[in-house]
Amino acid sequence: MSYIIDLENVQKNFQKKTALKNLNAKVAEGEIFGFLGPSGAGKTTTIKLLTSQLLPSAGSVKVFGKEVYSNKKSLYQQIGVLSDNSGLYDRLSVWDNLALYARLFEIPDSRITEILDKVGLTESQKTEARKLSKGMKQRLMLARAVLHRPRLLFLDEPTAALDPGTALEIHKLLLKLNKEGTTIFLTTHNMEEADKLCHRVAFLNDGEIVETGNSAELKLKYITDDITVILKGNNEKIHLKNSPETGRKLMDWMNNGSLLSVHTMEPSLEKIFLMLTGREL
Ligand SMILES: Nc1ncnc2c1ncn2[C@@H]1O[C@H](COP(=O)(O)OP(=O)(O)OP(=O)(O)O)[C@@H](O)[C@H]1O
Repeated sequence: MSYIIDLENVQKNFQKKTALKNLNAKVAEGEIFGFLGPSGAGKTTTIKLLTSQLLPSAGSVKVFGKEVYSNKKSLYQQIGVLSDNSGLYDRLSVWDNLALYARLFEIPDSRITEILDKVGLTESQKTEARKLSKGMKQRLMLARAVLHRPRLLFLDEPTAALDPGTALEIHKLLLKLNKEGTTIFLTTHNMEEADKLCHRVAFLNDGEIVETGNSAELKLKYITDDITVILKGNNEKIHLKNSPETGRKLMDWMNNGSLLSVHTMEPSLEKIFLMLTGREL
């Protein structure tokens, strides 16, 4: 199988600091891949390596099957990047912010019209970027990142500073782009976001990947045999260990008709990260 992203034994040192220790990850075309980790784990550094903004200290960083550094030109034509430093021109209108970029890639105006419609900014096309709300700015940056129809989109914390409603709008746009064939690599420390959007996730801790997989599969892998019980007339959840004593209690509740529901304890991605690293996200 050929991979659109292939990181092999990647290490990145900044003077004395080792930001990435021995990173191995592969992303297939069409996936939404989430790179999850707390602040300082090395998420942004990884995106910078993958987009040729940094050189690795050791290892191989391949995108579209080629080392990124030897293929910058063709790389930039096929990737889009959205990060918090992708500054907009504040005094330019929404349209002109995109037009400036469109000239670089020789993209026709019809594509600007199309993308404005897609991100819901058609009516604001004459508005100066500085007058946009945070969510609108993010949608404009996303429009700019995908204007040239990249095969692969990198998003560094795409919804970090947004309220839940606005984050939802961005999620919908990302799912739409992915349905149309765009592979997405995103970093986040929002586990709900990862759960909802990503086909697979990798947990990054202190410059190392500690686990990779599909979110549902990971939850099954780390499921405990504890259970949660809810009794009739009482909405409180009772957590119980799997034991003969619990079995007896369940039988009693069933016999006297007070048992409403029994649930297995599927851990959240946050919990799994905590189990693996002892750290919270
Ligand atoms: N240019 C640099 N010079 C020195 N150290 C750096 C540099 N860039 C990153 N680092 C260090 O490398 C480590 C990883 O940083 P990185 O920005 O990749 O983390 P992150 O997971 O993206 O964190 P956040 O979620 O806070 O953005 C951190 O300890 C950071 O201080």
